[in-house]
Amino acid sequence: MKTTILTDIEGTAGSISFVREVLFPYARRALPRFVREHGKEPDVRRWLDQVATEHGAVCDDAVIVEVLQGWIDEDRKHTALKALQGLMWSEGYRREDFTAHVYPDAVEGLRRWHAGGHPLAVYSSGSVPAQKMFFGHSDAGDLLPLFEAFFDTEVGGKREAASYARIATRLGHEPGSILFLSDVVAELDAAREAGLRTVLVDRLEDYPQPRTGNACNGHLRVESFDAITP
Ligand SMILES: CSCCC(=O)C(=O)COP(=O)(O)O
Ligand SMILES: [Mg+2]
Repeated sequence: MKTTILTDIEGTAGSISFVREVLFPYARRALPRFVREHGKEPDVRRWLDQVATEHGAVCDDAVIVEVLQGWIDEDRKHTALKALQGLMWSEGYRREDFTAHVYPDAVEGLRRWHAGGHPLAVYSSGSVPAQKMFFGHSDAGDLLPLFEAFFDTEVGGKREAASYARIATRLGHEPGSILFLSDVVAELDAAREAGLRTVLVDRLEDYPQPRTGNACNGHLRVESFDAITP
């Protein structure tokens, strides 16, 4: 059985600066208009209502927009925010306002592993539709056909071991046959607790201070996908 590669997106396959300097500001700007134009559609309303309920049952959309913009500024990994961001980004990708940054070594690695018969999957805080738009509209073109499964925080939080156990079950693969790649040690800790193999992707462009010794908490550390052997 070939090792399955499960990859994170931000800081691992693509740069943190693209997410924080392009995607987040785009969604922040688009929010007021998006909620005005689409706020009554059931697929949008359910998320706005969830935010409203969690924020003391606010019923004014303008307040919900402010709450969501605050969450974007704090980089909250909230499932409702991520779902709404994904809907707004899909407009941006379709209108060709931007393409998604994927590191060249990640593009090469993903293509190489796919060609070698390794199943590929994604686990990101970004919603599954946002993940598909990201890889479908990357700087390197459409990378979507490389992947066989996508997981977001609807499967559970990225710092909880149970999420990785669920992913292994849904993939139908033993935890020990899955290699999880991430830039966040707490995520790797949770994956290791569930029995997955782990690699800390420590990109100098994203993390100018290399994480060494205890900071890696025993996870294999690499600076690019070139150094990963599944
Ligand atoms: C799907 S691209 C946008 C990623 C995103 O919104 C995010 O919060 C990144 O989190 P990750 O788990 O990929 O580090
Ligand atoms: Mg990440």
